Amino acid sequence: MHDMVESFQISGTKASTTAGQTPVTIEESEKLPVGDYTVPDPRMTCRDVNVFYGDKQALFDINLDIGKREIIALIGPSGCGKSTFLRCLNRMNDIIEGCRVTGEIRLDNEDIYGPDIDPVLLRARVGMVFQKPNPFPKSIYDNVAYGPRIHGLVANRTELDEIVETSLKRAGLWKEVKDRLNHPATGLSGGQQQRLCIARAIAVNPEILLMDEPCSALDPIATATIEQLMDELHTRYTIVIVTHSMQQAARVSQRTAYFHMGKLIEVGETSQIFTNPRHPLTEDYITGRFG
Ligand SMILES: Nc1ncnc2c1ncn2[C@@H]1O[C@H](COP(=O)(O)OP(=O)(O)OP(=O)(O)O)[C@@H](O)[C@H]1O
Repeated sequence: MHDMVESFQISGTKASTTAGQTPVTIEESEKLPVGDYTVPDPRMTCRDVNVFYGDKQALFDINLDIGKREIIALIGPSGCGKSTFLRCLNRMNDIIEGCRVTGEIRLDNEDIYGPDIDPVLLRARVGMVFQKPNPFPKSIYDNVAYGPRIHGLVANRTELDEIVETSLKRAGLWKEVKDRLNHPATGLSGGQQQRLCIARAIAVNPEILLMDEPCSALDPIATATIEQLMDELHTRYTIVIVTHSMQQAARVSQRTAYFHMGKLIEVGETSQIFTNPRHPLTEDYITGRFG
């Protein structure tokens, strides 16, 4: 993907993309995405966010608001920077050596890169679910209890039991595991493991859930369960999901943001993005002419 970023000339003239793809015109002044990137009363605001891996710039001037209790899908060709952007939102990029983030990201109007912010506490507020389910090699119970324990959220075992049960219920897993809470989490199916990881993330009461292709390792039935779960969860949490599946983005999200070669090209209501994209690059992608 480095090559793609390098060959993308922001010149106001025809910019070459990778071989075989339609050349497009990008004006130098075109730093803001097409569509309204702001929302009233946002939960998070991202302004002029740039990300570098060493000398290599991976994201360029990203401006985007994340609304309260919305599901926003990040879509775009492989290597366009979706995961990089997602990791900016809970400072997961901090643990990647040589990665540098500039610009401003605020959560409830507080600069998350400010000196007073503890990244560990931030990641409890902005939880993350990864592509591949990654339960700890512990019991089902201990996986969910882990966060509340390390963050000191409970005073006694009864409170912890309650959090474990509530989180597993919200993740739609309680009925399947309530009789084997002390069994190893690794014995669960892939779809169950992913719901366990969601339960683990919500056990610390996050405000936002970041999901990086959460269904790509799952079969269609497990995927449908997770999508249904997202629909239920977003009445309580804000969800930002990276997905390679345009069908999934269309099914689960209210807004969609289209990334291309490190730039946010277009953002809007999901139905508008998929039926009436305004930028030719978005149109090329959703009609299958790109990627
Ligand atoms: N740890 C890293 N070190 C160096 N470069 C990286 C690193 N992670 C990502 N990149 C580069 O940053 C760019 C964006 O990558 P990123 O993984 O964010 O894209 P993506 O849209 O999520 O891709 P995919 O859909 O394939 O997961 C790519 O050029 C990638 O090679």
